[in-house]
Amino acid sequence: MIDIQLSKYIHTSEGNQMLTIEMQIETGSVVALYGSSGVGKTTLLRMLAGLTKPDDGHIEVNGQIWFDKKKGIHVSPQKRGVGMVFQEYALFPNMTVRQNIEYGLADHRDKRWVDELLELTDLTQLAARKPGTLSGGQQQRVALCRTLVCKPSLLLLDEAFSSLDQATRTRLQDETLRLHRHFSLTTILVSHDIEEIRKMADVVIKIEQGKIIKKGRPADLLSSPKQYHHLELKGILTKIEIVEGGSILTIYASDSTHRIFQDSGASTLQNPTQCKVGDTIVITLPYESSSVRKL
Ligand SMILES: Nc1ncnc2c1ncn2[C@@H]1O[C@H](COP(=O)(O)OP(=O)(O)OP(=O)(O)O)[C@@H](O)[C@H]1O
Repeated sequence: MIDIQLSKYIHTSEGNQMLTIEMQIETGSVVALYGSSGVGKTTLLRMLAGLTKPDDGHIEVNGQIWFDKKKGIHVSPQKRGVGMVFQEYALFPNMTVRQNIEYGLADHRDKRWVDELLELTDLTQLAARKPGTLSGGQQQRVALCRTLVCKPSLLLLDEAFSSLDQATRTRLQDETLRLHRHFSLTTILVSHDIEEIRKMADVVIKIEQGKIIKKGRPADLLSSPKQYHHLELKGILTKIEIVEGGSILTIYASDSTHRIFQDSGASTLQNPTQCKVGDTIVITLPYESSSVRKL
């Protein structure tokens, strides 16, 4: 069990705000965080990783105290066993795939473990290549490997798949779930992608105005479009129908099809001709005030 009770004064674009987070996470689960931009999701992940110091509170992970303001405990990031993957892959461009992954190893002699990870993530054939010669999805797999090489117990994914196209994202989500189970990880992901949350998370948490305002199973919490604020739907545009007053876009995202009406007056689809069937697009929700952009 992970017990988190934290507060941190953050400087947001709307002024200073107290971020107060109280939650318990079951070991082995996948928890998704969402909420409007700047609400403090990344700050929360950074506090869990030990990269940002909370003002108050405590973090206890499976009986080990990582942070306790009153007791003056602040375990260093290196000793926490946390792996964090960001949207930007942040790989070393002059190192090979293998060297990038080995960089995270405490014991550089443990080459067999690197081989196993390369194998598990289907990167063996690319081990001698430099990141610049790889696709975005392949680079993100290297970043995932580099994080897993130090055998973290807690995996933090900060919009890690959001810049990838639909097919690559789906594959990375599947692989990450497989690795999550294989290594018995506890995973916290920040995501705005409704299908990603539905597919990956056991629990979904919404943060607004400095605190948790909703917590539940994705199936319960994201059952109605009314609850989709601050979420996005990413998928492949499979059909564009021009109708009176606008157009209906059909999007295939993960395992479901969505039809979204775009009012031609309110539409922020800047140049409809830029979007064509087959493109990966992002729709910000709710449907009634959605905007569309090409990924
Ligand atoms: N160490 C810090 N001390 C005080 N304020 C901070 C600190 N780190 C970040 N902030 C501020 O906290 C606010 C929340 O930032 P954060 O990146 O956590 O938001 P977010 O919810 O992840 O947003 P987004 O969805 O846009 O990535 C920002 O305005 C940021 O400037």
